[in-house]
Amino acid sequence: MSTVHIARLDLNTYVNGSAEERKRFSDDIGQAFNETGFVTITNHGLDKALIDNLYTQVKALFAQPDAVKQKYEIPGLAGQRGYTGKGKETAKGFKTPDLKEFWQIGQTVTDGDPVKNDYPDNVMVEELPEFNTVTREVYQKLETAGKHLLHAIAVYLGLDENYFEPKVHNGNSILRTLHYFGIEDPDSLPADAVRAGAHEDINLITLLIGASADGLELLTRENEWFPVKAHGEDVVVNVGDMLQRLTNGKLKSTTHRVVNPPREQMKNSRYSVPFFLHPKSDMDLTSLESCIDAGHPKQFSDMTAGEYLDERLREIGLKK
Ligand SMILES: O=C(O)CCC(=O)C(=O)O
Ligand SMILES: [Fe+2]
Repeated sequence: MSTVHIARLDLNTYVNGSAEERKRFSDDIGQAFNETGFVTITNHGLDKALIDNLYTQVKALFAQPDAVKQKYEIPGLAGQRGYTGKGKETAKGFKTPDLKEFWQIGQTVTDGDPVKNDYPDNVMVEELPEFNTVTREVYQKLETAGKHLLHAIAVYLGLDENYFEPKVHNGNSILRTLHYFGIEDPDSLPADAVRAGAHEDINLITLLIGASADGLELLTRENEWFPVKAHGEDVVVNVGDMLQRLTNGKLKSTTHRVVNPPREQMKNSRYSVPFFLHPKSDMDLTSLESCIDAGHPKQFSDMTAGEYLDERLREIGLKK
């Protein structure tokens, strides 16, 4: 089996570091995104108490009766806010839905930007006021960490450090709290049912707060599955399809999945919290000229982020 080295980077060396440390961080994240598409990050600005509180609230949300959760499954929102029930999302190219339910939180626009009218309001959980406040705080902290990472990536790409800034300000990012529910009788499942089928993320970058259990795997260039393990409170960061399109494949949106645990552990739940960092929908994803040459011909059609998101939400069954 091939092994993959997933770089572990200290975000503080970029945010507060010397010019030399900042340059090294940019080079390291760029190289990792060019090779594996994944890194893990320490000193990302979320402390253990906040992460523990987040998971307490996430567990409490999914422990609510189905009738309570279903109140928050709002038609017409394509799962982009509030609850999405079991059996609703199917990875692109699969027939059997993933073994999960989730809740999504979107952007809060506070500066009167007209983009506010493009976003549905967040859905508040009446039964769990602290769920609403902790997820909002985590959203903001992961958005800040993600913006620092995009600065470093812009520098690696030879762009102005602030290249992504206007595109992601009030962007369409989503915090997804996920519950892979326990299954008492694994024999009752379709043979190909998995927690999350192999997929690539749609957005620019994803920041994933360490899950409550193993299961995340990435597909290597040799076409083998390799487990992604995060230490303690590390955040796993990966490239999504929008950044891959913009960079004409220089930064890799690596296929990943969440496998089922061994049979005797199937009755145990798994929780995880990815933050999908999206730009505003008018961002042009046309590949950068600097990433196109004779050895790297243009691979993707020109699209805006909004057009691309719409296409992908239809492919995974969330938008009709
Ligand atoms: O649950 C995880 O560890 C990863 C989830 C994931 O890849 C996704 O929701 O896109
Ligand atoms: Fe993913």
